[in-house]
Amino acid sequence: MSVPTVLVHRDAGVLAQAVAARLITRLVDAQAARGSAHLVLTGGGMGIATLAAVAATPARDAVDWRRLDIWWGDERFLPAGDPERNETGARQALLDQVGVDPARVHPMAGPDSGLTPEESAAWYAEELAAAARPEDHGPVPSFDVLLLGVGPDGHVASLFPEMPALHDERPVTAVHGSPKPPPTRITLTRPSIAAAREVWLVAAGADKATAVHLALQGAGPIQVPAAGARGRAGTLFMLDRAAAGKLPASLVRSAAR
Ligand SMILES: O=C1O[C@H](COP(=O)(O)O)[C@@H](O)[C@H](O)[C@H]1O
Repeated sequence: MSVPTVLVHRDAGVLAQAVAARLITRLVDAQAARGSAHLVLTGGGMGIATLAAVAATPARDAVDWRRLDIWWGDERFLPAGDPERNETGARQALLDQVGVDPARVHPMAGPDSGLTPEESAAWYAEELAAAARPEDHGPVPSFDVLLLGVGPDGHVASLFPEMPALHDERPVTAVHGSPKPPPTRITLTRPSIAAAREVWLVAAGADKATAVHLALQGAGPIQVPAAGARGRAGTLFMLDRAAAGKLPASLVRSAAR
């Protein structure tokens, strides 16, 4: 498990551009090294702003979008096309504008699939297992980059503080009674997040400052799920100044101010 690096940018707009630039570079590197790449998307304000920033830069053409598998870290259990689905936001912000291979875009199934939330989670786990190679040594691919937003309560994906999903050992699970609407969701679990090469937590705004502080200053992963989200090779906290507002200066290693 990697020790987090903290990068702080001036505001949410600059942060989105910085994450987008880093993401493009990382995907190009992964495709050069392994032929293709696995990316896990997040929803939320910064998650979608980052994808819009990728779409807006000509550098996006450096990525071979057809050699990229796109997954989601979590999804609201709503029908396809619902504006509240993380998938809908991602398609509008980026995926509809670049030449992704539709067969390599892997949305989580909603109620219109006819599956229950539990069946949807099990089906997604099967999809992940089918994409995992022997060298991944586990039930999910070694995601090159797994993006996570951070909620004001410290949640990541749909892993909310103190909820049963945090103890689930399966790769994917259903969430009922989420404190943030909608109440029913599907989420990768802690072991699946930990299988990623790199985990990038992206947060902007003063309402995230306490959660970010706790996540980096020794809180437990059940109380503050962001505290437990760590990649195998690297963990980045990419923040704007407001979200970093409660961190000691010693923790912020480098920043584009
Ligand atoms: O509901 C969710 O919230 C988090 C954080 O969203 P934000 O708007 O507060 O940044 C997001 O990461 C997650 O994917 C989403 O389902």
